Amino acid sequence: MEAVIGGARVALPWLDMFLGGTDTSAVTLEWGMAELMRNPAIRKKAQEEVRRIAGEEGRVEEKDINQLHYLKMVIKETLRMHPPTTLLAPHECMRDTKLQGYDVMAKTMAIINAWAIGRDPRSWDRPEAFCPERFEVRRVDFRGSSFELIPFGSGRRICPGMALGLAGIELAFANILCHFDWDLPNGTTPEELDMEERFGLSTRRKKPLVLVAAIPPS
Ligand code: HEM
Repeated sequence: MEAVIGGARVALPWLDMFLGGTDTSAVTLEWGMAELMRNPAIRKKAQEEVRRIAGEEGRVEEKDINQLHYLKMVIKETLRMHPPTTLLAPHECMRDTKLQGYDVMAKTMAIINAWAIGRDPRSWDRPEAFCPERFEVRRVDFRGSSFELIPFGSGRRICPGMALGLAGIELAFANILCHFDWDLPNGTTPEELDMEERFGLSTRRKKPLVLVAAIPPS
Protein backbone atom coordinates (compact mmCIF):
# COMPACT_ATOMS: atom_id res chain seq x y z
CA MET A 1 0.00 0.00 0.00
CA GLU A 2 1.16 3.54 -0.73
CA ALA A 3 0.26 6.90 0.82
CA VAL A 4 0.90 10.42 -0.40
CA ILE A 5 2.69 12.30 2.37
CA GLY A 6 3.76 15.90 1.69
CA GLY A 7 3.22 15.31 -2.03
CA ALA A 8 5.48 12.24 -2.14
CA ARG A 9 4.32 8.66 -2.65
CA VAL A 10 5.51 6.54 0.25
CA ALA A 11 5.36 2.74 0.37
CA LEU A 12 3.76 1.39 3.54
CA PRO A 13 4.58 -2.35 3.55
CA TRP A 14 3.78 -2.65 7.28
CA LEU A 15 0.22 -1.50 6.54
CA ASP A 16 -0.11 -4.21 3.84
CA MET A 17 1.08 -6.67 6.42
CA PHE A 18 -1.35 -5.45 9.08
CA LEU A 19 -4.43 -5.32 6.84
CA GLY A 20 -3.50 -8.50 4.94
CA GLY A 21 -2.91 -10.31 8.19
CA THR A 22 -5.91 -9.35 10.33
CA ASP A 23 -8.86 -8.78 8.01
CA THR A 24 -8.38 -11.98 5.97
CA SER A 25 -8.29 -14.14 9.09
CA ALA A 26 -11.34 -12.46 10.67
CA VAL A 27 -13.33 -12.78 7.42
CA THR A 28 -12.43 -16.48 7.10
CA LEU A 29 -13.52 -17.13 10.67
CA GLU A 30 -16.83 -15.37 10.14
CA TRP A 31 -17.60 -17.28 6.92
CA GLY A 32 -16.53 -20.54 8.54
CA MET A 33 -18.90 -20.01 11.47
CA ALA A 34 -21.70 -19.01 9.10
CA GLU A 35 -21.24 -22.24 7.12
CA LEU A 36 -21.25 -24.27 10.36
CA MET A 37 -24.51 -22.58 11.41
CA ARG A 38 -26.06 -23.56 8.07
CA ASN A 39 -24.77 -27.12 8.45
CA PRO A 40 -25.48 -28.31 12.02
CA ALA A 41 -24.25 -31.88 11.40
CA ILE A 42 -20.86 -30.55 10.28
CA ARG A 43 -20.76 -28.20 13.28
CA LYS A 44 -21.48 -31.10 15.63
CA LYS A 45 -18.71 -33.22 14.08
CA ALA A 46 -16.17 -30.37 14.28
CA GLN A 47 -17.17 -29.54 17.83
CA GLU A 48 -16.88 -33.18 18.94
CA GLU A 49 -13.37 -33.38 17.51
CA VAL A 50 -12.29 -30.13 19.15
CA ARG A 51 -13.70 -31.07 22.57
CA ARG A 52 -12.13 -34.52 22.39
CA ILE A 53 -8.71 -32.99 21.68
CA ALA A 54 -9.21 -30.31 24.36
CA GLY A 55 -9.81 -33.11 26.88
CA GLU A 56 -9.54 -32.35 30.56
CA GLU A 57 -7.57 -29.15 30.00
CA GLY A 58 -10.74 -27.77 28.43
CA ARG A 59 -8.95 -25.69 25.83
CA VAL A 60 -7.09 -26.16 22.57
CA GLU A 61 -3.48 -25.01 22.43
CA GLU A 62 -0.99 -24.62 19.62
CA LYS A 63 0.49 -28.07 20.31
CA ASP A 64 -2.94 -29.65 19.60
CA ILE A 65 -3.54 -28.08 16.21
CA ASN A 66 -2.08 -30.93 14.15
CA GLN A 67 -4.65 -33.33 15.61
CA LEU A 68 -7.60 -31.26 14.37
CA HIS A 69 -8.00 -33.10 11.08
CA TYR A 70 -11.68 -32.39 10.56
CA LEU A 71 -11.47 -28.73 11.57
CA LYS A 72 -8.62 -28.27 9.08
CA MET A 73 -10.92 -29.63 6.35
CA VAL A 74 -13.67 -27.24 7.50
CA ILE A 75 -11.24 -24.33 7.12
CA LYS A 76 -10.06 -25.56 3.73
CA GLU A 77 -13.66 -25.82 2.53
CA THR A 78 -14.34 -22.31 3.90
CA LEU A 79 -11.39 -20.94 1.92
CA ARG A 80 -12.60 -22.76 -1.21
CA MET A 81 -16.04 -21.16 -1.07
CA HIS A 82 -15.08 -17.85 0.52
CA PRO A 83 -11.50 -16.90 -0.35
CA PRO A 84 -11.22 -13.54 1.48
CA THR A 85 -9.02 -12.00 -1.22
CA THR A 86 -11.45 -12.87 -4.00
CA LEU A 87 -9.36 -11.52 -6.88
CA LEU A 88 -5.96 -12.18 -5.27
CA ALA A 89 -3.59 -9.28 -6.00
CA PRO A 90 -3.25 -7.87 -9.54
CA HIS A 91 -0.18 -9.19 -11.37
CA GLU A 92 1.57 -7.56 -14.33
CA CYS A 93 3.07 -9.65 -17.11
CA MET A 94 6.78 -8.76 -17.39
CA ARG A 95 7.39 -9.88 -21.00
CA ASP A 96 5.44 -11.04 -24.06
CA THR A 97 4.30 -14.57 -23.26
CA LYS A 98 2.31 -17.37 -24.93
CA LEU A 99 -0.03 -19.11 -22.52
CA GLN A 100 -2.15 -22.07 -23.66
CA GLY A 101 -2.29 -20.65 -27.18
CA TYR A 102 -3.05 -17.08 -26.06
CA ASP A 103 -0.64 -14.18 -26.60
CA VAL A 104 -0.19 -12.21 -23.39
CA MET A 105 1.60 -8.92 -23.99
CA ALA A 106 4.11 -7.41 -21.60
CA LYS A 107 2.46 -5.02 -19.11
CA THR A 108 -0.86 -6.89 -19.33
CA MET A 109 -2.61 -6.87 -15.96
CA ALA A 110 -3.74 -10.35 -14.89
CA ILE A 111 -6.57 -10.53 -12.37
CA ILE A 112 -7.29 -13.99 -11.04
CA ASN A 113 -10.70 -14.83 -9.69
CA ALA A 114 -10.00 -17.31 -6.87
CA TRP A 115 -13.68 -17.27 -5.90
CA ALA A 116 -14.78 -18.54 -9.35
CA ILE A 117 -11.94 -21.08 -9.46
CA GLY A 118 -13.07 -22.52 -6.11
CA ARG A 119 -16.62 -22.95 -7.42
CA ASP A 120 -15.81 -24.17 -10.92
CA PRO A 121 -17.98 -27.26 -11.62
CA ARG A 122 -15.24 -28.58 -13.94
CA SER A 123 -13.00 -28.95 -10.88
CA TRP A 124 -15.47 -29.47 -8.06
CA ASP A 125 -18.32 -31.89 -7.55
CA ARG A 126 -21.41 -30.00 -6.21
CA PRO A 127 -19.36 -26.79 -5.86
CA GLU A 128 -22.13 -24.89 -4.03
CA ALA A 129 -22.32 -27.51 -1.25
CA PHE A 130 -20.26 -26.96 1.90
CA CYS A 131 -18.69 -30.39 2.28
CA PRO A 132 -15.38 -30.67 4.19
CA GLU A 133 -15.45 -34.46 3.61
CA ARG A 134 -14.57 -33.88 -0.05
CA PHE A 135 -10.96 -33.42 1.11
CA GLU A 136 -10.89 -36.90 2.68
CA VAL A 137 -10.87 -38.47 -0.75
CA ARG A 138 -9.31 -35.65 -2.70
CA ARG A 139 -5.86 -34.57 -1.59
CA VAL A 140 -5.95 -31.00 -2.87
CA ASP A 141 -3.35 -28.71 -1.41
CA PHE A 142 -4.16 -25.02 -0.90
CA ARG A 143 -0.58 -23.90 -0.57
CA GLY A 144 -0.15 -22.93 -4.20
CA SER A 145 0.52 -26.25 -5.94
CA SER A 146 -3.10 -27.17 -6.85
CA PHE A 147 -4.40 -24.47 -9.16
CA GLU A 148 -8.05 -25.35 -8.47
CA LEU A 149 -7.66 -24.03 -4.89
CA ILE A 150 -5.54 -20.89 -4.53
CA PRO A 151 -6.90 -18.71 -1.67
CA PHE A 152 -3.31 -17.65 -0.87
CA GLY A 153 -2.25 -17.19 -4.51
CA SER A 154 0.60 -19.17 -5.99
CA GLY A 155 4.15 -18.78 -7.22
CA ARG A 156 6.77 -16.29 -6.05
CA ARG A 157 4.22 -13.74 -4.76
CA ILE A 158 2.19 -16.29 -2.79
CA CYS A 159 1.00 -14.96 0.59
CA PRO A 160 4.01 -14.92 2.93
CA GLY A 161 1.70 -14.89 5.97
CA MET A 162 -0.08 -18.15 5.10
CA ALA A 163 1.29 -20.27 7.97
CA LEU A 164 0.73 -17.52 10.54
CA GLY A 165 -2.77 -16.79 9.20
CA LEU A 166 -3.78 -20.46 9.24
CA ALA A 167 -2.43 -21.05 12.75
CA GLY A 168 -4.42 -18.06 14.06
CA ILE A 169 -7.63 -19.17 12.34
CA GLU A 170 -7.26 -22.77 13.54
CA LEU A 171 -6.62 -21.77 17.13
CA ALA A 172 -9.43 -19.19 17.29
CA PHE A 173 -11.92 -21.46 15.48
CA ALA A 174 -11.09 -24.43 17.72
CA ASN A 175 -11.53 -22.44 20.91
CA ILE A 176 -14.81 -20.77 20.02
CA LEU A 177 -16.20 -24.20 19.16
CA CYS A 178 -14.72 -25.70 22.32
CA HIS A 179 -16.00 -23.16 24.85
CA PHE A 180 -19.47 -22.35 23.54
CA ASP A 181 -22.54 -23.91 21.99
CA TRP A 182 -23.82 -21.69 19.18
CA ASP A 183 -27.28 -20.84 17.94
CA LEU A 184 -28.96 -18.49 15.51
CA PRO A 185 -30.92 -15.63 17.13
CA ASN A 186 -34.69 -15.13 17.26
CA GLY A 187 -35.60 -18.58 15.96
CA THR A 188 -33.79 -18.08 12.60
CA THR A 189 -33.46 -21.44 10.87
CA PRO A 190 -30.19 -22.50 9.16
CA GLU A 191 -31.90 -22.21 5.75
CA GLU A 192 -32.87 -18.60 6.51
CA LEU A 193 -29.33 -17.45 7.30
CA ASP A 194 -28.40 -14.75 4.80
CA MET A 195 -25.17 -15.65 2.96
CA GLU A 196 -24.99 -12.62 0.68
CA GLU A 197 -21.49 -11.28 0.06
CA ARG A 198 -20.13 -7.76 -0.08
CA PHE A 199 -17.26 -7.51 -2.51
CA GLY A 200 -14.25 -5.45 -1.38
CA LEU A 201 -10.57 -5.63 -0.55
CA SER A 202 -11.69 -8.76 1.23
CA THR A 203 -15.10 -10.23 0.46
CA ARG A 204 -17.04 -10.30 3.68
CA ARG A 205 -20.64 -11.00 4.64
CA LYS A 206 -23.09 -8.32 3.56
CA LYS A 207 -24.79 -8.63 6.94
CA PRO A 208 -22.54 -9.34 9.92
CA LEU A 209 -23.03 -12.73 11.50
CA VAL A 210 -24.97 -12.48 14.77
CA LEU A 211 -25.00 -15.60 16.94
CA VAL A 212 -26.06 -16.59 20.42
CA ALA A 213 -23.35 -18.22 22.53
CA ALA A 214 -24.15 -20.51 25.45
CA ILE A 215 -21.80 -22.19 27.92
CA PRO A 216 -22.26 -25.94 27.42
CA PRO A 217 -23.58 -27.93 30.39
CA SER A 218 -20.67 -29.62 32.21
C1 HEM B 1 -6.62 -16.38 5.79
C2 HEM B 1 -5.52 -15.65 5.81
C3 HEM B 1 -4.89 -15.05 4.57
C4 HEM B 1 -5.26 -15.14 3.25
C5 HEM B 1 -6.44 -15.91 2.64
C6 HEM B 1 -4.30 -14.36 2.48
C7 HEM B 1 -4.33 -14.23 1.09
C8 HEM B 1 -3.39 -13.53 0.36
C9 HEM B 1 -3.39 -13.42 -1.08
C10 HEM B 1 -4.41 -14.05 -2.02
C11 HEM B 1 -2.32 -12.67 -1.44
C12 HEM B 1 -1.93 -12.27 -2.87
C13 HEM B 1 -1.11 -13.39 -3.49
C14 HEM B 1 -0.84 -13.11 -4.96
O1 HEM B 1 -0.29 -12.05 -5.26
O2 HEM B 1 -1.18 -13.93 -5.78
C15 HEM B 1 -1.64 -12.27 -0.22
C16 HEM B 1 -0.52 -11.49 -0.18
C17 HEM B 1 0.08 -11.06 0.99
N1 HEM B 1 -0.25 -11.44 2.28
FE1 HEM B 1 -1.75 -12.68 2.80
N2 HEM B 1 -3.39 -13.81 3.35
C18 HEM B 1 -3.70 -14.22 4.63
C19 HEM B 1 -3.01 -13.92 5.80
C20 HEM B 1 -1.88 -13.10 5.85
C21 HEM B 1 -1.12 -12.80 7.06
C22 HEM B 1 -1.44 -13.39 8.44
C23 HEM B 1 -0.13 -11.94 6.69
C24 HEM B 1 0.96 -11.28 7.51
C25 HEM B 1 1.07 -11.30 8.81
C26 HEM B 1 -0.25 -11.71 5.26
C27 HEM B 1 0.58 -10.88 4.52
C28 HEM B 1 0.58 -10.77 3.14
C29 HEM B 1 1.51 -9.93 2.38
C30 HEM B 1 2.60 -9.02 2.96
C31 HEM B 1 1.20 -10.12 1.02
C32 HEM B 1 1.88 -9.48 -0.19
C33 HEM B 1 2.96 -10.44 -0.72
C34 HEM B 1 3.64 -9.94 -2.00
O3 HEM B 1 3.07 -9.15 -2.73
O4 HEM B 1 4.74 -10.40 -2.27
N3 HEM B 1 -1.32 -12.43 4.79
N4 HEM B 1 -2.30 -12.81 0.86
